[in-house]
Amino acid sequence: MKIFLGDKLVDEKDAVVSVFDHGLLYGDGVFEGIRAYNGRVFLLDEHIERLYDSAQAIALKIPMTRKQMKQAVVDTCKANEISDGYIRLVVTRGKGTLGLNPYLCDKAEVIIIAAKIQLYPQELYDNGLKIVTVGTIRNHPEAINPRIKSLNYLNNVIAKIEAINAGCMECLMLNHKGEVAEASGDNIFAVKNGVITTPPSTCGALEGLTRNKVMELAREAGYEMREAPMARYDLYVADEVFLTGTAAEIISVVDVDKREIGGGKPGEITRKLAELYHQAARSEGTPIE
Ligand SMILES: Cc1ncc(COP(=O)(O)O)c(CNc2cccc(C(=O)O)c2)c1O
Repeated sequence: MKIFLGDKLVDEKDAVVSVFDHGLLYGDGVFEGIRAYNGRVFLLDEHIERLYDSAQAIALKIPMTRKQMKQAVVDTCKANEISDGYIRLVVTRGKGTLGLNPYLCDKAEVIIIAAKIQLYPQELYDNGLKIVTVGTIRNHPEAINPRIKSLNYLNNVIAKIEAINAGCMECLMLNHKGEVAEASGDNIFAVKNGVITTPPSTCGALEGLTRNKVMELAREAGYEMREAPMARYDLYVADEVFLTGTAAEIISVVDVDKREIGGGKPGEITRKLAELYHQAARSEGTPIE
């Protein structure tokens, strides 16, 4: 496997970073999870824009232009003959001292891994997920804003641990006001009487690119698509609930805190949106050439 490291492609065995890298020592850095479908990188411009916004938000200077970064993603896919795959793009603060001071780090470290996709079991899409509300709330926006896709994922990891300990694969995280935020690694939507609602990212969620694409597809298909703060009640009484994310794509939720949703099976609007999403994913995107 070839890894893009620093400013060039290297063999996997040579892809090493310093133990003094602040991405490792402090989770100081940003990242993107991107997918390639049918020889095209999907939503590449949007992912790169969010990467640079996240970097800007933590005062991290990426030593490459957006254009160079996009090309590096495409080149890494090409070097690994990826047509359908998952790309992890990481930018750390770089090698520094054992102290916290980011200004003592030499230069941001860029890492791009393009790998075969590890799909979720088909059974989960066919039957839907059960999720549970966890006690760990989503980071307060004035602490680490959840809109920053940073390497600081302990908030999400702890939530995931609580979900698994409760016998669920995913969880519902609330924000500091007790409103619905998102899952540990996906955005959440509810459908009620044909109206589709998702929390605004200001409610403690990452502004997901799959979320945004699904909103666009829903509106184009003529559905009423709203962004509004939600309570757990709105999920409990929904006709359909689903999650969205680059890795998961669109996956039904059929049980929230032991409240059965939609008769315990994936909903019709969820299925329709998943179909529209897959059509878009396989026909749009930046060619890997
Ligand atoms: C907290 C959070 N919220 C929503 C999403 C969905 O965003 P996109 O639609 O842009 O992908 C994410 C991203 N989802 C994500 C990121 C990293 C790992 C995993 C995993 O499931 O292993 C999932 C995420 O990490």
